Amino acid sequence: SGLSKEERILDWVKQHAVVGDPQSVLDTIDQYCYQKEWAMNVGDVKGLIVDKVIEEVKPKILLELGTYCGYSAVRMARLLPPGGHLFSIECNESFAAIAQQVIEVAGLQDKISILKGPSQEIIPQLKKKYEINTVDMVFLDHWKSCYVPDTKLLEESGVLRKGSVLLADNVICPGAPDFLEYVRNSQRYECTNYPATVEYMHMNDALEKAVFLG
Ligand SMILES: O=C(NC/C=C/[C@H]1OC[C@H](O)[C@@H]1O)c1cc([N+](=O)[O-])cc(O)c1O
Ligand SMILES: [Mg+2]
Repeated sequence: SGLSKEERILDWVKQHAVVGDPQSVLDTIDQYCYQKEWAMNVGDVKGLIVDKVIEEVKPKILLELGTYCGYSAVRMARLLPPGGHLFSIECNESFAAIAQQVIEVAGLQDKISILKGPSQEIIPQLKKKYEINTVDMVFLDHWKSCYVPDTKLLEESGVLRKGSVLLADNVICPGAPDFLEYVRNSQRYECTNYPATVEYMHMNDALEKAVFLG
């Protein structure tokens, strides 16, 4: 009974963020998660690394696996060039509804499309149903056991091109050891590790960047 944690985060954003100001939405969520309740947003510390990678890669077409409350969608879409677009896949209906509202407070609804459904069903539809040719960058932040099967699906679906960048959250905590083994042992990826900490905590975590070589 009562509101979910994600609904409490959305209410906090509606009460404290500046409408149309993506940075204030990020700061508001981070403030809530530091002061009130922990939640699995990529957060401000790892978020700065995400920002840096986005600024290096300058992606026009971005794919995210795991929207959750929309924090990383807002974080990444705020840096997209005009004409850039983020497609974010989310299987949980209530999370998707909350994320849509967070994205609207940020004023980024024209730059972000939430694709509702399981990633293993949506990825094979990206080309035909969503008219995506190839993606410039993928942010993996959904169930950690799905990172490897979904990476293989992205390869098989032909949405990766030479130079497409995979950026994966949580490769240390909770951990994605099979993903690290897969991309690091593959001749088809050039990998870089970015040590960091778990959002809103002092435990170690890291992001892994894996550039697809075609
Ligand atoms: O399980 C985690 N993420 C799973 C994300 C799942 C999202 O994708 C689909 C699901 O509906 C949810 O929206 C996680 C867990 C921790 N953690 O410290 O436990 C930290 C993180 O950054 C995480 O992304
Ligand atoms: Mg994460």
